[in-house]
Amino acid sequence: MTNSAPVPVLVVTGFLGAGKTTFINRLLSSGERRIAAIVNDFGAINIDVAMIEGQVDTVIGLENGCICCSLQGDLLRALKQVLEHEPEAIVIEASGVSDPRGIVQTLSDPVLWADVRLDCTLSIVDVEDLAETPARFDDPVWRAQLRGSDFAILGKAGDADLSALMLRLGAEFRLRSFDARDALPVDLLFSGQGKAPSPVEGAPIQDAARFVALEWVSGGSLPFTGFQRLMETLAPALYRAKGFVSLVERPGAPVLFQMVGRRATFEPATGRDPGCRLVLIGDRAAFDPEAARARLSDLVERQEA
Ligand SMILES: Nc1nc2c(ncn2[C@@H]2O[C@H](COP(=O)(O)OP(=O)(O)OP(=O)(O)O)[C@@H](O)[C@H]2O)c(=O)[nH]1
Repeated sequence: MTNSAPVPVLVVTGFLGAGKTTFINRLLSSGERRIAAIVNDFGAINIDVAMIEGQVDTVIGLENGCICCSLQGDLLRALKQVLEHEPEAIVIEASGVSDPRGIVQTLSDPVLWADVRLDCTLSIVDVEDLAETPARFDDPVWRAQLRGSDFAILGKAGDADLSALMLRLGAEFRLRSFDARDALPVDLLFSGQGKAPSPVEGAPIQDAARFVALEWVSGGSLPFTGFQRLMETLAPALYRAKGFVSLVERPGAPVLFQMVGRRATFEPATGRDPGCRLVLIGDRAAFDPEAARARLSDLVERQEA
């Protein structure tokens, strides 16, 4: 495509809600380089693009699938598209259910060799989630993300001492870990060394069938307490919920709602259209998306009645 040196690529993985978008926004706001972003949301409503927009000139969203398996062709097209803007670096946010080996496979495609060079794959580890759900250590998707990464960044640590966790990750995955409370190791992320395209060891885990997503869009408004109670009820079956909601109590002032595990936050959102756009991602065995859709719609309709 060009005669210049290949553009370095950083792949950011991490389980649903681990803190990938937050990390990328921090990287982008450091102003280190002109970075283009490619963002993959598992659901059909690309909330992450809205959360990264404004931080960066070029951001492309790939939605409703996973770039490690079903969206590999889309990833190739997105890379070609961002290269037209001549970025100094590209960051790819994988969906929370991606196995990075599938992404590395795509980046090893000979059609890209002259244009992009994979510099680093890292995994964001949610320390709070690990403390609350120790079984996460045995989750095949979580493990595949760490196995396929060069570094781990440990976030949501509060005031926890991370030395034991760092040792464990080092022993199990031969990974170096960084504490997200410290300065970003930008030089390591874009080391400039790149990696020779090489065959990926083992087939990527394609476990997307384990997860089910509800995308709910409504032009109406939700009552705060009723919505909060509903989310508390659904939380045990959900891995992640996020989106923009319009609340009856705050007309004309859209709110960004986020939930990881049982921890939910509401914060003011600027410049969004009125109404609600929500994504709920749950375990197929426990979460009934159509029942949740009916209950959300019912909350809105009761306000309108
Ligand atoms: N306290 C704390 N909260 C964090 C940190 N990083 C992220 N969060 C919160 O965790 C929630 C999820 O963060 P995101 O950055 O959207 O996570 P993500 O991995 O991009 O989520 P998905 O793309 O949905 O998988 C948000 O409410 C963030 O504000 C952190 O280091 N500390």
